[in-house]
Amino acid sequence: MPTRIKFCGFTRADDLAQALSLGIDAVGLIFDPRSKRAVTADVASALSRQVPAFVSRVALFRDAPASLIDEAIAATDPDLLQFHGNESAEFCERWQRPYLKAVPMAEAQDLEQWCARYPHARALLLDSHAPGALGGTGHAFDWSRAPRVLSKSWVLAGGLNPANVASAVTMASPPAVDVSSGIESAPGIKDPALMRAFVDAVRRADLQSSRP
Ligand SMILES: O=C(O)c1ccccc1NCC(=O)[C@H](O)[C@H](O)COP(=O)(O)O
Repeated sequence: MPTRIKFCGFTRADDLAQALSLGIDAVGLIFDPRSKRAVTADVASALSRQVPAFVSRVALFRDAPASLIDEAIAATDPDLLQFHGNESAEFCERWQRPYLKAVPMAEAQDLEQWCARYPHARALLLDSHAPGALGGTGHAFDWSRAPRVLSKSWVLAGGLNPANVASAVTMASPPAVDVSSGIESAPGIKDPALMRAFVDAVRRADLQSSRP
């Protein structure tokens, strides 16, 4: 099965169009006002309308108030929510939508315990941030700590880029990868050449490890 690809942190329509032309599987829009990649509901609504059916639209929050989540859902009707903070399972489930729960891999984690804590999470997103910190760090964590077996699907994130993502795929065999900084020329400004190179590197790694 091919490695699924999520590009996160779009702020511009042309960047999103370039990304969609590459056949990625998911796009992330960030509603955390502390992020340099944050979008308003209006911008998110316009970007979201660009995304065709069968590409997942992910609305990303970090310890956001329920009102912001309500506003983002009304504006974009996302396919997935992504909770990147200390949100409880009860909070994540409040909107009765599929969601991803980020796990801060800057510290050692018992990933099966996370699966038990968030039983309805669609997947865990293993990211390199520290607990309570922002994502989108551009730094990787030790991929040897990725799970060989896990009772939920999972996404590998944190510091991926065209130069290292093939090694990450080969070493960790993630069901999916997620990237923000590694395909940018500046925060929120995606680079067409880096986006293409990232997708090409994942596809080559899949072919080499017979995951076409
Ligand atoms: O990307 C951000 O600015 C961000 C801010 C606050 C919370 C989460 C954020 N990003 C979450 C993501 O899903 C990123 O794609 C992930 O952290 C990987 O980022 P990067 O290391 O830059 O590839």
